[in-house]
Parts: sequence; C-alpha cells; structure tokens
Amino acid sequence: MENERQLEQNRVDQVVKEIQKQQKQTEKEYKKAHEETSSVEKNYVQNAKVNTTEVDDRMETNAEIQQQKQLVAKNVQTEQILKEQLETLQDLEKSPYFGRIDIQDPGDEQETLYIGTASLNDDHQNFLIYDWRAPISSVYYNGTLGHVEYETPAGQQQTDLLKKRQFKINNGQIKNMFDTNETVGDEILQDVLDEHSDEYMKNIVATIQKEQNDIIRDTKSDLLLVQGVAGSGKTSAILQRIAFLLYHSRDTLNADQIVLFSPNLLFSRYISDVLPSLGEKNMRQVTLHEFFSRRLQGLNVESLFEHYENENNFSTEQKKLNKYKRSIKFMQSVKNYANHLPATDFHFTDITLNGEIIFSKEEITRLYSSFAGNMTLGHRFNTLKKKLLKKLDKIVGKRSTSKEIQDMLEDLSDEQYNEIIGDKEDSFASYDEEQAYLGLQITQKQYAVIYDALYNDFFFDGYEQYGAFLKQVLPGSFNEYAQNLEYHRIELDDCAPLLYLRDLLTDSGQSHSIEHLFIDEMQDYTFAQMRYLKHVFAAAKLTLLGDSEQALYSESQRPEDLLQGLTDTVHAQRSNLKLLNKSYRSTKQITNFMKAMLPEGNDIEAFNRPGDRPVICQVSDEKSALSALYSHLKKSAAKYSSVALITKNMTESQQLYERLHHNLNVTLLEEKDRTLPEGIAILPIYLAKGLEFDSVIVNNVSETEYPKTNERGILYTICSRAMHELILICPGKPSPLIKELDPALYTTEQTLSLK
Ligand SMILES: Nc1ncnc2c1ncn2[C@@H]1O[C@H](COP(=O)(O)OP(=O)(O)OP(=O)(O)O)[C@@H](O)[C@H]1O
Repeated sequence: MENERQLEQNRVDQVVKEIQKQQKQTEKEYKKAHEETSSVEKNYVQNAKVNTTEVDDRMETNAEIQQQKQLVAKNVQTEQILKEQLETLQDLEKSPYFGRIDIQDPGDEQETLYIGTASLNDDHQNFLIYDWRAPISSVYYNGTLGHVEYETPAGQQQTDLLKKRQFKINNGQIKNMFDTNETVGDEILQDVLDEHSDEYMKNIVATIQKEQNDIIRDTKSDLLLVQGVAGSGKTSAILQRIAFLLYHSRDTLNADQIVLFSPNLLFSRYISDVLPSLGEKNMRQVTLHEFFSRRLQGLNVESLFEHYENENNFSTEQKKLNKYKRSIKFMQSVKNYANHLPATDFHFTDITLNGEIIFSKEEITRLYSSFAGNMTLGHRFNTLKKKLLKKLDKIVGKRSTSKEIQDMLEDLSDEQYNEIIGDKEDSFASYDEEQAYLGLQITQKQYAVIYDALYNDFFFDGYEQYGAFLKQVLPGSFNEYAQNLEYHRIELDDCAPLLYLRDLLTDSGQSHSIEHLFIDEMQDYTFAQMRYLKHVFAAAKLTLLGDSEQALYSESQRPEDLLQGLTDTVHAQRSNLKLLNKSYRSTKQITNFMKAMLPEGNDIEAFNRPGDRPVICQVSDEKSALSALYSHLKKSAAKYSSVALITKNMTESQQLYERLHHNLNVTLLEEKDRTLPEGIAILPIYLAKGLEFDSVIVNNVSETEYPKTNERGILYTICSRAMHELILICPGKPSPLIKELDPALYTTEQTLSLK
C-alpha cells in the first residue's frame, strides 16, 4: 500500500499542476474581462453625457447607450463566470478529489475514475476529475464491489465495480487513503465527525451514505417524505439534493426556483455556506412565520412557539376547535364554501379617496352579481377587477378635463411642468394635445392610490370574509378570531385557511415558477398548512423532512400514516418514503442516552464514535443548581468552541441570562437573531432546531420541569443537539423521563467543587 500511496500522490501532484496551469489561464482571462468591462463602462458613462439637444442626436445616443448597456451586462456576466471558475479551481487545488472507482463496462477496458466536488478536464478533454453528481459517480456512493447498475439520462447502465478507494487530501497532500467495500468506509467519516462544530454547516459530499444518496438523487417522486432520527443527515441531504438537482437539470432549473422553509433565522444562516461551497447559488429561504407575515401585512402573526405557550391556557373545547382547524377536512370546507359562495355574500368594501366614495361596496357587489354564474371564481374576480379599472379610467379621463384640473395646469411652475412632461416634450402635434396629456397625468397621479387599491384587491375584505366563513362553519371560534383581529393579531391556526380562502376567491397568491419546495422540520407543520403551501407552489415537487419524535408541539405519527395523509393532502401522484435511522451527530454514548428516552428508540442506530457518557448533575436546590450550571459552563467553554445552554422556553433563557451574564461571557439568542455567537449561547429549544453544538447543557431536568412524559419530544430534541458533550442539571427529584433510563447510560455527579 505504501507504494500505491506514492503512486496516488504522484497523480495528485500531476492533477494539482494541471489545476495551477488552468488557474493561471483563467486569471488572465478574468483580468482581461475585467479590463474590458471597465473600458465599456467608461465609454457608456461618456456616451450618456453626450449633448442631447437635437432630437436625432438624442435617438441615436439612446440606441448607442442601450447597446453599451447590454455589452456591460454581458461582460459582467462573463467576469462572474470566470470568477466562479477561479474559486472552484482554488478549492480543487487544496483537495482535488476524495474518491476513486475502478470499473469495467461489459466488453470494454478497465477504467479508473476520480471523484471530487467539481469536474476537471485537461486540454485533450480527458476527465481528470468527475463531479460527484455525474451519473457514474453514483456508483461510488451506492455500490459494493461487483456488478452495479446506475441511472444515466440515457437509461440504466451496468458496470463491474472492481475497486473503491477513499482519500483525505489536504493542501495537495494525501493524509489518509484506503480501499473499502462499503458505501463510504467509517474511518474517514469518523474523522469528519470528530471535528468541532462550526458557525456554518459543511457539505458532506465526500462521505454521503447510501441511504442519503437515494434521497439526494431521487428525481422521480413528486412527494418525497424523509423521516429521519435526530442527527441522521436530513438537512445535509436536502442541501446536497438541491446541489444535485441544480446540476441534473441545469438547463431548466435555477436556484431561484427552489424554496426552502427553514425552522428559524439562525438555521438559515447556519446552512448558508453549503451550496456556495459546491459552486452553486443558494436557494430561497423563508420561515413559515415570515411567509405568513408577508401575506398578512399589518397583522401580528402568532409564532409556533407563542402558539404552543398560548395553547397551554386553552380550554378543552378551544383545543378541539384548533385541532379541527389544522386538518385537511377544514381546508376542504374552505374550498367548498368558496365554490358555493353567493355573489351577494362577498365581503366587498368601499373604495374611497379623501373621504369621497369612488366605488361603493354595493356597486361592486352589483357588478360582480351581473356576471354569469358559471364562470370560474378566478375568472369572475379578474373580470370584476378589469371592469373596475376601466370604470376608473373613465372617471379619471372625465376629471382630467374638469375646471379644477385646468386651473391647476395654468398654475404649473416650470419645474412642475418639466417633471410631468419628462422626455415627451416634442411629441405633441398641438398645444391642446399637450394640455390634455398634462391633465391626464395630473389626474392619474391623484388617483394612483385607487389604481393601487384595485390592483391589490383592496376592494375585497378577506379578513371579514373569513370571519363570515367561521360564523357559518365553526361558530365556536368566531369570537376569538374577531377579537384578535381587533388587536391586529392572528392565530397561527387561522393563517392557512384564511389565506386559502382569500386566494381561491381572488385568484391570487400562487407562485407557479417554483419547481421544488423543501420543508425541513416538517413535523411542526399541520396538514392545513401543507395543503396551503401546495396550493401556493402548485407546480412544485415536494421534499419534506422531519422526525416525528422531535415534534415539540404535537403528537408523533407513524411514518407510513404520515405519508398516506400527506399524499392525500397534496394530491401526490408519485410519493416516496425514506427512513434514516443512523445518527451521525452525537457520540455513541449521547445517542444511546437520548434514544433510551423514546419508546421506539431501539430503531435508532448510533454511529460508532466514542465519547464520555452524559452527566447528570444532581443538586439539592435551585441555588446549587445555578452554581453547578456556572461551573459546568465555564469548564465546557474552556474546552469547546460552541457551547449551548438550551432551555424549554424563552422566559427561562432570559432568567438564566440575567443570572449568568455578569460573571460569564454568555449571549442570549432571540427570534430575530441570525448569527450564532462565539462561546456560550443561551437559547430556547425552538430556536435551536436544526442546529448543533459541541457541548449542550440542560438547565433543569427535575420532575417540576418535566413532570409528564408527554414532554419527551422536547427533552429528546434538546439532548440531540449535542455532538461531543451533554450535561443535565437536576435540582431535586429527577423527571420521570430521566428516572426510567438505565443508570448505566449516564454518569451521576452528586456534588461539585465550586471555585
Ligand atoms: N454522510 C455524512 N458525512 C459526514 N457528516 C454527516 C453525514 N451525515 C450527517 N452528517 C453530520 O451529522 C450532523 C447532523 O446532520 P444534519 O443536521 O443534516 O441532521 P438532521 O437529521 O437534519 O438533524 P436534526 O433533525 O437533529 O436537526 C451534521 O454535523 C452533519 O454534517
């Protein structure tokens, strides 16, 4: 193997040389493109300054400016492509590839292929490196030695896999290399997982596992549901899947056509480096709260966490009503209501300008009622809108010739005149024509808010309409809704049905250009919300990832039932369920501890990375709990770069921050925060969703904090954020969730030496 290693190092050296050669070449081209852009830009600025008094000159100059503008845009694009190429080459120079496969196609000679994060050809079009997303590369991730099949655009191909070799190459030097028959051998994975957590998530292309690869390369399903245990690589799989899809359909798909719903803003930033590290642009990202807030402007949308806290105070009856609002049945009743709503029951509203009614709701209702009943809802509403706009044009036209406007025209200053006339000064045949034009411009400006109101459907009151719907279908929840509305608030469970109703009646709100919709932490979404998202992104294929055990705010569900429910909810034709049972994030000891908390935890498989057992620090009261917390935080912060004190809710986080921040460098994280601090972070679990930390400290696992076993999901999720160290403080009697664990799974610390 030593000899082999030398041979491989020689090849790495050769490839690096080729990379450096191409780097030099690309740098030259980049510099040239940059100079060209600068010179065209200079030209453009000069042309834009040319004297434009003569009409002919002006037209010519305009055409020239347009041409120059296009030229600048083209050059900027070329420059950008070259810059990206340079960045890719810089990355490849450090680590050109991570895998090698030797294959033999039937009837062909044996071939050796190397696989890396991007492809590289030499001058003779020989592939020195294959992109990890190329069809042949799937053999590396999927196949054990022997006969293998793989998908290509031309259909299924077969080959014989003779050898599979893994490399770890840093700065052009092979650090580790070995042959394996497994998907990707454990040794290199172990190395990667031993590393400390970082501000940003890393790509995993060198160590993708077979079951993850199946998720990444699925191009057939229109609903792909992934149920994976904590730390099994769901988020990683999403991101590599996006990179794969962008490569696979690069002629038809771009990053703007992909939307990812993420659990919180911290998470959005945490994952933001993965796609750029693979040479791709980031997809669009949004949280459900942001998404609803944008569509319900002016209202305070309840967050998932507030919802959970508020619901604790609800009566059983209210809880029952809310449960119904989350169901697909409720969304069906929204649709039914919309489809059968008589024209006279539409909640139109007066459109006024400075107190004067321009269109009264009665007039709008009359107009709407006059259309044929067999028109679709959308067609009917759009016809109404067009008619109102036409009527408005008439009103504006008439008013533009009124005495009031004529008087205004007479009083125009030169400055006002120039502003209104713009570049149209010489385009009128007569003075009267010019005056008519000016009058119309002034009147249109006065009525701009009305045009705006019509374009934005403000003549229809979706909030009142939803209230009327509730009164009819779920009267028990009307008062609560109306009261909230008075205070400009809306409950989370009302958002999806309200928007669905508004969209159906007004034929708006849909985004047909989105091709792929990804939802992470899907266990926190209701069926009603899923239905609405499918309505909005009607053309999108869905990839939903979650772990029902991490459902903080609802009961867990069997994956098969969930798939069936979702398939019906979004009317999927080709749905697919993938399960991930192996957990990579935490040490074996931490994974074994947290899996023991779950009744069905035995299915979880820990990756074999050894570490210390979790520590339960048993103290007698709150005061000693604080001292223990302080002492542990201090020790952990000295050892690890990322330490998190994770609480059940924000109030606890705030209280602990108040008590600790005088003596320790701690940062309290809030909903609006986007960056993780260095050192110790204090945050509630709903903000820690999807994140990971070297060390996690839980402030209170006593029976007062977790009295019931139905809070299993919360404690499990908190513990599963830990990569290397987990410490749980327990003032007084432990929670039943801890008591039922086998003591061999943790170390108990009774007292602490406090310094
Ligand atoms: N194949 C892999 N190679 C290297 N690291 C991996 C692999 N799969 C997962 N990981 C690592 O395991 C950790 C957990 O991955 P990830 O966050 O994607 O899991 P998850 O299933 O989304 O977790 P959770 O649901 O608990 O938030 C990350 O640090 C990730 O880099």
